[in-house]
Amino acid sequence: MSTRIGFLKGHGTENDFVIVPDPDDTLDLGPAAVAALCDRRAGIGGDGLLRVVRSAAHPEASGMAAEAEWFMDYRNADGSIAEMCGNGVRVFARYVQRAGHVQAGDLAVATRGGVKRVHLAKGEGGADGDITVSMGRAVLPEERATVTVEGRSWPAYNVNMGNPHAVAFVDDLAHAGDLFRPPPLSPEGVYPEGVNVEFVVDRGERHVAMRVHERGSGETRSCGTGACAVAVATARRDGVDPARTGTPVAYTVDLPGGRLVITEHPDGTVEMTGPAVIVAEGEIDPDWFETVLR
Ligand SMILES: N[C@@H](CCC[C@H](N)C(=O)O)C(=O)O
Repeated sequence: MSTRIGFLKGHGTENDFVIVPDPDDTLDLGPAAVAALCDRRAGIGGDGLLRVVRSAAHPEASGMAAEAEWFMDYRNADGSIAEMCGNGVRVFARYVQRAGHVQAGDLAVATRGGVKRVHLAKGEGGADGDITVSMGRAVLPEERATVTVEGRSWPAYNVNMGNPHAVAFVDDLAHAGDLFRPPPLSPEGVYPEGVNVEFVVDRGERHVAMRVHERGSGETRSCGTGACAVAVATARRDGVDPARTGTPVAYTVDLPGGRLVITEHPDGTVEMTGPAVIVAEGEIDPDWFETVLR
């Protein structure tokens, strides 16, 4: 008899995810199955997949179980694994709240990038209320890469938010091209694990807009870790460092799918605030699923 597998669909600033609750870690979702579920024509469709597993049940997360009951097993649309997903963790928290595992208040989520603290504000627990996540510290190695699109090149800040980002300041977001394809970066081999690439323009004081090409997913309408990387790179470009001034600095980051507010604190931690919405719930057809597992 085929097993029934439930799923939900959700998004954060239109970065969309297939959510698969699997509390006891019973599903073996390989790259092909993830890619089939994320396929926008032949599957459910999403920029990525969030499997919801009890930390204690998952070998990669059991060490975090004392701090965080739930583990976000995040995959990109092509089935590859990434360390962290900022929009994903808000959508994950929204699901955990909706499933009744947590009320408004604080929630710790285990991820491959460590435990993330999420705040679900009281009174904002509705379908699209904002959720704040403490994303940890950004790491900015000195080395700069060069990103090239259609014969033009820009220097890029190298920012690690748990996952790697190359942030380039441009005059016009159209420089990314009609379709933001994976842009070549030099020197060769600069990001051996691949990279997410952000193009950024200024919109006003502490206000920027960006487009992103995501490793493993292509151009998406938003990227939470990307927005954090962009805010920190913009602050450094502007000569602003909360660690030196002792004052938090907040940037508004506009993305094609919505707006995120990113605050960097004097201790170096980066906080992201934005919406998270669950839009549908259903069941995967077991016969179809058998075919993608084959
Ligand atoms: N969309 C995500 C980032 C997902 C992971 C990324 N594609 C990678 O491979 O590092 C976000 O909101 O942060």
